[in-house]
Amino acid sequence: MRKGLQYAATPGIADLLEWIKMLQKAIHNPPTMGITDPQRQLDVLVTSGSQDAICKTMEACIEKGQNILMECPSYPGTLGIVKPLGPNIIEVKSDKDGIDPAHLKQILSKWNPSDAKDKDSELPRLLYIIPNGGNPTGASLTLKRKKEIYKIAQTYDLLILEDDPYFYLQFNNPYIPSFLSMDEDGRVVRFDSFSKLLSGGARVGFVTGPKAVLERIGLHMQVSVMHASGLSQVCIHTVLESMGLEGFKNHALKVADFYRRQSEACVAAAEKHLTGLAEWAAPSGGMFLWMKLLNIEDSYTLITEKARAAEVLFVPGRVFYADDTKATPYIRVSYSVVSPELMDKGFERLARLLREETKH
Ligand SMILES: Cc1ncc(COP(=O)(O)O)c(CNc2cc3ccccc3n(O)c2=O)c1O
Repeated sequence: MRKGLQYAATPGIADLLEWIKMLQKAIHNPPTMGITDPQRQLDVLVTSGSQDAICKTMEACIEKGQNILMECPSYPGTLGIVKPLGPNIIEVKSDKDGIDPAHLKQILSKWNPSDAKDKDSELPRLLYIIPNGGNPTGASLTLKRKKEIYKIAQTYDLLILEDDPYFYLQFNNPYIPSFLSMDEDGRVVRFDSFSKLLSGGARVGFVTGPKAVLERIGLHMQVSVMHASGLSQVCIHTVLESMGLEGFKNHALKVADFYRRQSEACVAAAEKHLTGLAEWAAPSGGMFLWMKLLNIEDSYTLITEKARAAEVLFVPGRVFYADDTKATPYIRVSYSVVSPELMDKGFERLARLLREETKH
């Protein structure tokens, strides 16, 4: 408590930082841990949730008018950070296997790889990806695609922002290796979170990446939050210390198993009530199902007015795109805290609304 109640160093409380570095080594074994070049050497910062790490990274790296590459559809919490900074967001298509390397290559073919050396070039510098259990898609990027994307990032000298709060919520084992685990160049900035495994309210996340980038984020923190909550850090560290690495890994597997069972119940309820009225791909991780409503042009009013009045909540698909005025028939379903019985009720209500809407 003495440590937790006193001001702490910006990067985080030493005990927790040490535990996190041990975890990153054990799980990802990043090549950058061995790099001696101070600019590229791996560093870690504890942040107020990974949300704050993403926010400070975008503030440090994005200039108005600059082209940036973002997985699409994407997490509204990141779109909400990025859009006010005024970049030109280039949306990279994704499917049930994550972001599409072919589309990424096609977008970048507009430039020459040599443009990466020209600081005035409009070549995008950042690629933002949610590799596992995507929000909103529930999709996980295959290893084959990850390797292809890392090579493209090397060719065009991109910084990969690996936003991965659902890494431990992958339903399949072994885990698909992270971009950090293949980062021989020091071009991956990885955002992790304790929200999905231990506590969202503690607001403890961490960013792992090359010193050159993390130093800037650290300076932002010094003049904004100074450091993540000392009390939260001490609580999280105490739990991690009591679990130990093996205990943490077993706990993560149990949490993933819970969400896998939730996703299976969600898909079963969808099949029962929405077959013929909607389409979806079973999630491979995380806590979301991305659903396309059939014979519907735009889900927005149906979801924000009629479904809400029928007391069933979804998120309309519009908010997951850079242009949130564009019509889309998609909705995001969250199954994390809903019982199978309530999933059944919720989809039954949605099915009734869809039949009324499409006169089925
Ligand atoms: C891809 C991706 N990256 C970063 C974060 C932030 O996590 P942090 O470590 O806790 O800061 C998230 C959290 N996502 C959400 C959180 C949430 C909290 C209350 C209510 C609703 C929420 N919905 O809907 C969300 O999607 C995320 O999905």
